[in-house]
Amino acid sequence: MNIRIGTRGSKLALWQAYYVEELLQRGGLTTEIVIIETKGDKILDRSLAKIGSKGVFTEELEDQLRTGSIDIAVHSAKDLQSDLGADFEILAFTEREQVNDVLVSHDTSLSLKSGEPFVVGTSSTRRIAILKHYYPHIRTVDMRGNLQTRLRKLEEGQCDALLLAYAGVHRMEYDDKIAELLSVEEFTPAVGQGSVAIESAASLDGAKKQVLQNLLNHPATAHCLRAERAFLKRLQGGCSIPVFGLATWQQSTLALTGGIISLDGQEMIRRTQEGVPSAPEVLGTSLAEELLAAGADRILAQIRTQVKQ
Ligand SMILES: NCc1[nH]cc(CCC(=O)O)c1CC(=O)O
Repeated sequence: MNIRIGTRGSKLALWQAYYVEELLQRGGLTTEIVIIETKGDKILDRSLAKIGSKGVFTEELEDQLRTGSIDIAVHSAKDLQSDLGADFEILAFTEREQVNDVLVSHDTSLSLKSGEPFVVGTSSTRRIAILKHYYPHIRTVDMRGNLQTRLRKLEEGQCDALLLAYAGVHRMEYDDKIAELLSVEEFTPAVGQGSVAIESAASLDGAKKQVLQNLLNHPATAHCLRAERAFLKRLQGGCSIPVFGLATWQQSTLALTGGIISLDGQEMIRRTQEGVPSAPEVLGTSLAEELLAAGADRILAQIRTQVKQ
């Protein structure tokens, strides 16, 4: 069986595609990698919040899934919107990497906790708002582009440090630049952070789907991500909304912590619920309902007037 793997062309995307390719080849399949450029790769001078439309990193990949010119598309799970159309499905989530955010700098003695002011490059509304909430002495500057571009900007002195997902930093082998590992209690990650999602067209051959699932899906990760994604979907939080969510699966209990923070960092609502692994979507939706009842609807409405989605 030959599998055509569609991916973006950034180094991190290619790492993910090679990782998937290796899992498939170990299972006896042959593979081809097809590099596809997306809007998110082309437009680098505007923040994601301003580019606006959902699926900036996924649309072109889905076009090729639809026509059948690729069998699967490989995405960072956190970049894959929570409401896929009926034409597409997620076949698998690969085993999750450590989920934390990290502070990255040439000066690894830098620390948010030290109280010393410095400039952090990030364009994530979640990271900016959480910084404002816990570390108001830190100034942020907008920092788009792939990891290599951001590191170059760091090198050029446009900021003192970057705030990034450990997963990407580790995969790109920049571990020696990690100044601080940030706790998930403060920097609760974006939904899906650290896992790779495998998307296919709903119409892909059933036997092929089954083989791909067997080789790629990590059940514990998949349960967690399904809970997180149901949570995000209920809140309708696109990638420019500072919603965060992290599920863990321990001793057959699925626990989901999620929340929302206003853009200025002033208001934060965070809750935890536990559920059964057999019904992750129920847990995700239930947590979202609890948040909405606690005032998340008002914070969301306020954010939607501030960022163009
Ligand atoms: N939004 C960009 C993006 N998508 C996935 C990762 C990192 C790896 C991952 O979480 O899978 C990153 C960079 C970052 O947030 O630091």
